[in-house]
Amino acid sequence: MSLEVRLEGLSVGYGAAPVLRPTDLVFPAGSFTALLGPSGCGKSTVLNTVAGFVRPATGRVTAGGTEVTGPGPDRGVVFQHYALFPWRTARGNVEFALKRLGLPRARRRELALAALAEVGLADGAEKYPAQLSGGMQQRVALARALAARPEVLLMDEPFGALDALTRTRMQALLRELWERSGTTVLFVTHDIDEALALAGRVVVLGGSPGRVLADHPVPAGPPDPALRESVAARLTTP
Ligand SMILES: Nc1ncnc2c1ncn2[C@@H]1O[C@H](COP(=O)(O)OP(=O)(O)OP(=O)(O)O)[C@@H](O)[C@H]1O
Repeated sequence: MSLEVRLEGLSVGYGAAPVLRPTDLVFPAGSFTALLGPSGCGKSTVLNTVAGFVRPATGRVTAGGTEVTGPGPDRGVVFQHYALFPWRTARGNVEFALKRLGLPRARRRELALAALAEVGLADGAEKYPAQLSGGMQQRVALARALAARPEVLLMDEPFGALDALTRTRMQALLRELWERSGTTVLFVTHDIDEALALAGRVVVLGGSPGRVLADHPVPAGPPDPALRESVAARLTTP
C-alpha cells in the first residue's frame, strides 16, 4: 500500500526568513526518492513538513490527495538518531508507537513482533536499547516506523550514524522491505552514492533558501558514472 505525496507551492520559514522557496514536487505512489543536498538546504525541512511536524508558510502538502495537517499513521518516520525509549525493550518501543492506533494490547504485541522479525531482529525483541548495537537500534527504529504499515516512509539520514558495513546491510534491508511493501519512500541523505544505490530518483536541493537544483531518474542496473558526475556537479555548484 502506498500513497502519492505532493508538494504544491510549498515554502517553509521558521518564523522569519524562508528556508525553502516555493516548491512543486510529486512523489508517485510506490516511488523511492532520495533528497540530496548540502547541509542547511532544507532537506529535513521538506521531510518534516511531509511528516506533519512543520507547517508550510505557503502552499500545501498532500498524501493520497489529503492535505497533511499533522503527523498520522499513514506516514512512518525514521531519524538518524533512533530516539528509542531506553526504559522499554525493542518490542516495547514498537508497541508504544502502535498505541495511537487504538489496537488491543495483544494485537499490538503481535504487530510489533512481526515488524521486528521483518527487520531481522526477532531475537532481540526483549532486549533494551543499551543492549543493542547501533545497527540493531536502527532496525528497531525501522520496525517501529513499519509496524503500523504506513503508506509513506520518511527517512532522515537514517544510516548516517552507522559504520560502513552496517550501513550497507541496512541499505540492502531497506531495498528489500521497499520492494516487498511498495511503500512510497522519501530518503534524505548527504551521500550521493547512497542516494544512487537506493533510489529510483534523486532530487538535489541547494541554495539558501533551498530550492530544487536537479531532478534525475536513476536507471536500474549498474552504477552510471555520467549520472553520478552530473549529480555531483549540482551538489558542488551553489
Ligand atoms: N526548528 C528550526 N527553527 C529555525 N530554523 C530552523 C529550524 N530547523 C531548521 N532550520 C533552518 O532551516 C534551514 C534548513 O534546515 P534543514 O535542517 O531543513 O536542512 P538540511 O538540508 O536537512 O540540513 P542537514 O543536512 O544539516 O540536516 C537551515 O538554515 C536551518 O538552520
